[in-house]
Amino acid sequence: METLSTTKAHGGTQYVYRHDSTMTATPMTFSVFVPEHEEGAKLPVLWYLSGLTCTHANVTEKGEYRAACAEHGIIFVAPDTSPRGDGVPDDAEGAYDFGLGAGFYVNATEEPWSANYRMRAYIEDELPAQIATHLPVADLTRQSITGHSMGGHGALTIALRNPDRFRSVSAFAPIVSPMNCPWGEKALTGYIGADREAWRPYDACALIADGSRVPEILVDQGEADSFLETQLKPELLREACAEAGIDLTLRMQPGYDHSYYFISSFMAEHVAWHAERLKR
Ligand SMILES: N[C@@H](CCC(=O)N[C@@H](CS)C(=O)NCC(=O)O)C(=O)O
Repeated sequence: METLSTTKAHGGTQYVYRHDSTMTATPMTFSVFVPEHEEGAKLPVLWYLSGLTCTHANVTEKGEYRAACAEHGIIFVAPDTSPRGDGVPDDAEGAYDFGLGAGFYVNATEEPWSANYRMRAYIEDELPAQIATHLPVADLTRQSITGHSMGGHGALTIALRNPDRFRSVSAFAPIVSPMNCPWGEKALTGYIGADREAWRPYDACALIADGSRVPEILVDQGEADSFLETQLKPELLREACAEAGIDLTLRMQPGYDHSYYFISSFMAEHVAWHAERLKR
């Protein structure tokens, strides 16, 4: 693992690392904030999955998580959203919602995507193993996960598929049902193929309908988000959780849009919410 930068912040250290991923067959860059801690201490880990067009850098620069993570003693890990680099295929028209910056946290099965677009395996298996090896300060017995938009979809589906691994899951303006919105239908058709049954492990509402369970979910959603009605549809998650008896706290936030101004406004509350559950 190569250290690209080390920067002191809020008493701790903001790192950016790069490593060669076997899952994506590309170099992958990610950021990690490690709060100030005593030598030999082990700190819990909060994963943050980003949305369309993002790299690790968007939340690292605009997410405003460091003060809260320093206060609560939580490591914050922000991976990239897709493989990148020479030979990695992209959307034919270079669209922002498929290909580079739009991995959708799936293991693609369709050509030509299946060679590199394996973000599910990367996030679920490879990156945690890398962190366990190279960052002994990370206590991987205490993990929580959150994310924004496409990354909110990633956080919800990864938590629902791995309920024993995560103490808690939250999301900012998540795509709650990719099977029922244009972004998701384009991505799942492209990466997984036309058989909609094969999409179900990549849809939080379908996972819940099929029996996956987490005890509770926290979601913040801006009411002035331009993607609210067409792509995000939080009411579908509300219905799925009500049906399943999952304790969903869905906070509709008047006036907020889809941007990092919205995310950063509620970031400290999400970190505190996860901290409470990580310390139980
Ligand atoms: N670029 C797209 C929108 C993409 C978008 O809003 N991406 C969100 C995640 S879904 C984001 O975080 N963008 C990067 C940023 O705001 O820093 C558009 O023009 O409609």
